[in-house]
Amino acid sequence: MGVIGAGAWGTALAQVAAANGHEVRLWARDAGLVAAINDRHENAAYLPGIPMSPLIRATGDLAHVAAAEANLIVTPAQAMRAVLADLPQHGHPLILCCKGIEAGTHLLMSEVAQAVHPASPVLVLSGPTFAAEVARGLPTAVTLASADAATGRALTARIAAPHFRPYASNDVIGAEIGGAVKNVLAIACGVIAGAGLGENARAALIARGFAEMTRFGLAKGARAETLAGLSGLGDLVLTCSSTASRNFSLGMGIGGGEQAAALLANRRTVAEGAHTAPVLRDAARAIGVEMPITEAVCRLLAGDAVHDVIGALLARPLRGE
Ligand SMILES: NC(=O)C1=CN([C@@H]2O[C@H](COP(=O)(O)OP(=O)(O)OC[C@H]3O[C@@H](n4cnc5c(N)ncnc54)[C@H](O)[C@@H]3O)[C@@H](O)[C@H]2O)C=CC1
Ligand SMILES: O=C(CO)COP(=O)(O)O
Repeated sequence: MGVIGAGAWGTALAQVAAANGHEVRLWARDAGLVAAINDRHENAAYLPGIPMSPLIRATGDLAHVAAAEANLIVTPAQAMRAVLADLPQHGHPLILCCKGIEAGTHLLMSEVAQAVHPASPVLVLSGPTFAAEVARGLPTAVTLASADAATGRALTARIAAPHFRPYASNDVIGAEIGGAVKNVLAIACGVIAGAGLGENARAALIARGFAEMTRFGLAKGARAETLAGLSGLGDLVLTCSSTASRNFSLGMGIGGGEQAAALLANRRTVAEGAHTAPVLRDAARAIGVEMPITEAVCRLLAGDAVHDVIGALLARPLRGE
């Protein structure tokens, strides 16, 4: 198995893939990180304090991962196209684990991957999975979506570990839309927490956010039950409930009165919702889907005052649920 991207989530997934005794190749862009992982069996930059399996070998050469039976793709979403373009064509499955929508094209990650590697089956792995918990061996479950049932079954069996339980699905679009949209909603929930607006407001936002995710997902061809499953509602609840989420934490900072631009400039790790929000807003407008919470997050990211944005959201015309 190969893993492309050695941030927190790529490193945690390499641990999962090594859990049943197989060798794993982990590609990182940064040569210093490759050497550090191979020397110390720890990714001190992105997942400090967690010993990595000796079955994991880091590499800086994409040709070394291309031959693997399958590759987990775990780069930031906006970097995925460029990295896949450098990956030699091999026809083996690509399992997409990044959560986002491509800026400029509005393409989902599966559409980008299929365009760059037309001979590879493209799957999506998504669900409630804070990397540090998964890497420490704490239990969770994910959706593994594949258009081809046989490929999905084989990879579900390959990835499953006692603490990591993949559920097979054939709804690739549904699985990826849940993960992309929940990051934007998590920023909004963080703003509610940071501004001290209370637990009722947070729960209301999760429910109305889920309605928003469902409207967009259905319009894009997702199935409602996928959106209500691990990769949609499951991940939404996780990410909207914890400061362990980078998106939620970003929102908390904004809600507490800090400027989004300053918060983003000071981060080393990715807060995907900040990149996804304007793309999602434009993609939704283009197909006539109303997404008021996403619109509000975009205003907050652009620097509008929290009080004004929340006020405008609450002043929307009353309507049926
Ligand atoms: N951390 C988590 O708990 C989870 C993250 N994800 C998703 O996985 C994806 C990756 O997230 P993390 O591993 O957490 O990110 P991270 O912030 O921990 O690390 C990002 C990694 O990508 C590399 N990188 C940055 N720009 C790049 C570029 N232009 N080309 C190639 N590599 C580049 C960095 O060097 C670093 O190794 C995101 O889409 C995220 O939403 C999904 C589930 C859980
Ligand atoms: O996707 C995640 C958990 O499933 C991680 O969320 P954050 O990117 O907000 O930390």
